[in-house]
Amino acid sequence: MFGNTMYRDTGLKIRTLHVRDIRFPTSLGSHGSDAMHVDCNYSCTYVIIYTEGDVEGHGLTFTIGHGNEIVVAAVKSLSPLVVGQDADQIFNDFACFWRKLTSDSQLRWIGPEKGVIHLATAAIINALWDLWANLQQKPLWKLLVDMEPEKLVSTIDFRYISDVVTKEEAVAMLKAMETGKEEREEQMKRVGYPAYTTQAGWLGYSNEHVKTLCSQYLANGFTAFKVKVGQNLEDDRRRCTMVRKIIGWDNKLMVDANQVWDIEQAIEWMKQLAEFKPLWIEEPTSPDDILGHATISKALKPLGIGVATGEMCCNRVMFKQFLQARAMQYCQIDSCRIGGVNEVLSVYFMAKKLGVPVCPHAGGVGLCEMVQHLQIFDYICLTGTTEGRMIEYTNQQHEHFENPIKVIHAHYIAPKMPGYSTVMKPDSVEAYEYPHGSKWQEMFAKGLFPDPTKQNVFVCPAK
Ligand SMILES: C[C@H](O)[C@@H](O)CC(=O)C(=O)O
Ligand SMILES: [Mg+2]
Repeated sequence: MFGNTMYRDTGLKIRTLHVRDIRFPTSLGSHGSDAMHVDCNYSCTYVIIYTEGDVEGHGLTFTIGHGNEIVVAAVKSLSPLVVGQDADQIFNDFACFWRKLTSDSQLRWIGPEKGVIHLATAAIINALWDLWANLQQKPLWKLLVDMEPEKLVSTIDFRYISDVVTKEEAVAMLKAMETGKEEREEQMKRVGYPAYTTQAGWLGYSNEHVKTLCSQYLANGFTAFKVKVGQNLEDDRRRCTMVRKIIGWDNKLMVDANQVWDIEQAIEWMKQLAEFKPLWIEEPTSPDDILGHATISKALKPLGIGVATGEMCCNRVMFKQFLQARAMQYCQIDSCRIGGVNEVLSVYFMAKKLGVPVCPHAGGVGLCEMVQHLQIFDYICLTGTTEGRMIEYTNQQHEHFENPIKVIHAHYIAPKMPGYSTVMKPDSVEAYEYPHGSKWQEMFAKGLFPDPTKQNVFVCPAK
């Protein structure tokens, strides 16, 4: 019992953890392409936690192809810390468990709290949140919304961030927003949370395709469009002209360079794109360069262009400094890049404290499915506004999920089904498991991709 909320004492042990290497051949259609990542195969490391009961937890982390096998291996290395644990003990002191998982005295050396090991942490932690939401028979956003503030905050490890936000401040933020929660929840169920689309702007798409998609998304009610830039200035100018012609000047345009520039180059390039009135430039330079982003932010402010970043920001400490240094005007949390829901929540609290709107990154393979829960929680419990905020939308792999997103008139409608919307369809898992799945076998046979089992490279063994 916590406050007036019952937390079922499940007594459930985690029996086993399975991990699968799932990949989709998105490079064949240039989906997801940008100036830095020209041939991505949207993928995920997919974790299923089995308990001694019949309730499961499904979680994932996103990658873009090669290297997914390394994340799978990292999940396997972390799994002894999870298997055999009591689920209710984890949820009774989730911050403590989160710290155990990220602080193993040997494994942490290959992080700490960054890179492959942190992606693997995210997959496991996301599966645990799915399990918790399933046990409570609630969608994850509702699990968060219904928690007592103290309980919710108890899931966060405040180590390294208490100079910016403390547990007590986080609790106070939630309590201050209690009035109006019911109305806001109704709003999320009925109208939903505003979305913008990136699907019309992948760099590898032909001009004709971009035009067609812009018109389609416009007709479906989208008012904000993101396009990829950064490979060639003349092409960028041509593409922005073309997109502006279709979407007009009342709608929003954002541009994303995916880290290709140096600082001065970013500033100069963006001066050349300023006439297209982009709301933000996303990832102009290295995702680790906090002061570089601050310099770019300062230089572009007079042009009315903000800086957005976060999809490759590796942990809460980096987010803290980006926010402190006024280096991001839009905070793009990603549900899988940092250590799952617990750490993402800490970023929401810091962003609220420092007055920066969160606009989550959401590409393929379940990212949209997950971030909708987090942003809906933010609206209902933390900020109470959608002003200056949107969730990214891409039309990628939703058909492979049991409970895909529902986007109506460019708004994410609050999901109803229990869990974190992370369960993949068994047929999809079978077909797209790399490299042994039936779809991959077909593609190897057709010569669309080299078969890695016939080369001298590491692949995940057949299950
Ligand atoms: C490689 C990914 O598709 C990347 O381009 C996604 C991204 O930057 C975004 O959605 O934003
Ligand atoms: Mg991006």
